[in-house]
Amino acid sequence: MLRSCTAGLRSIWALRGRREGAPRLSMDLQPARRLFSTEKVIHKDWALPNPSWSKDLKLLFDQFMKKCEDGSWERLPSYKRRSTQESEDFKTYFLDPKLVEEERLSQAQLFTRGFEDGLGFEYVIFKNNDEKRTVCLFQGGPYLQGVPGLLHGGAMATMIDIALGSCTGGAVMTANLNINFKRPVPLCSVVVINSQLDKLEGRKLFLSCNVRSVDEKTLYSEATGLFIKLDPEKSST
Ligand SMILES: CCCCCCCCCCCCCC(=O)SCCNC(=O)CCNC(=O)[C@H](O)C(C)(C)COP(=O)(O)OP(=O)(O)OC[C@H]1O[C@@H](n2cnc3c(N)ncnc32)[C@H](O)[C@@H]1OP(=O)(O)O
Repeated sequence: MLRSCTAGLRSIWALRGRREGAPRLSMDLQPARRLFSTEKVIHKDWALPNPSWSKDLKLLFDQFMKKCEDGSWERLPSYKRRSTQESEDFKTYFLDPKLVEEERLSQAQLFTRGFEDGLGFEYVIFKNNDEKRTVCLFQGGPYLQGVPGLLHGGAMATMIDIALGSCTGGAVMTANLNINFKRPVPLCSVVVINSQLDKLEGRKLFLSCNVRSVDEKTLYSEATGLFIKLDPEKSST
């Protein structure tokens, strides 16, 4: 597996920055062009196939895209930055200007989307609104290694948090995340995270998920999460 990962890493390096339509940033670009390129990267939807996606990931993606045709499922787009509206919504809860300088905030990016193609978190989430559940297809790249050849548990926890969060809506925060890691996840493999909203109790959303291999034979993790809808009357800081 390590050997195949090394080969994967080599081909990933060969593909660096070649996500279809992705601008290449280099130091010799003129400032105006650099700014334009950066804008394109920020507004790009990253939950779409790129050359680093394995056959398994592409196949599952195509299957779920078919399910989207009758409107029962939808693919959730994913950006490096939250929309201006979403950011404004969250800002109302974090009013203290000393907390994060505005300038720093303008550089902020969703950290799962901060890696080059194939090296970090490659994922797409599909949502079934009627059934209050989502399916996240996730391929963890070589920069997410923990124990040699295996995905870091923190990387898995991050994806579980995002997958559970995708079953919620509006301004929520993770209050509790409980994960049972049952089997280690091979680096560069594809896993499927099935998440659902189990119960809504006032501002509390109780969610659960499982993480399985593509053939569904291996159960890697099970998790539950408590998310809290933020109270507009309270500042969280
Ligand atoms: C397109 C979209 C796709 C999705 C992708 C998204 C991408 C981004 C994804 C990024 C994802 C990033 C995600 C992240 O990284 S979120 C970052 C990690 N999370 C935090 O930093 C949260 C820190 N905590 C807080 O801010 C507050 O504690 C919150 C806001 C959570 C609640 O403070 P608030 O003052 O508002 O509420 P309350 O204290 O009155 O409590 C209310 C009720 O809740 C119950 N309670 C509270 N805590 C717990 C607990 N631990 N276990 C059990 N119960 C708990 C409490 O008993 C009470 O119950 P009841 O008495 O009413 O019965």
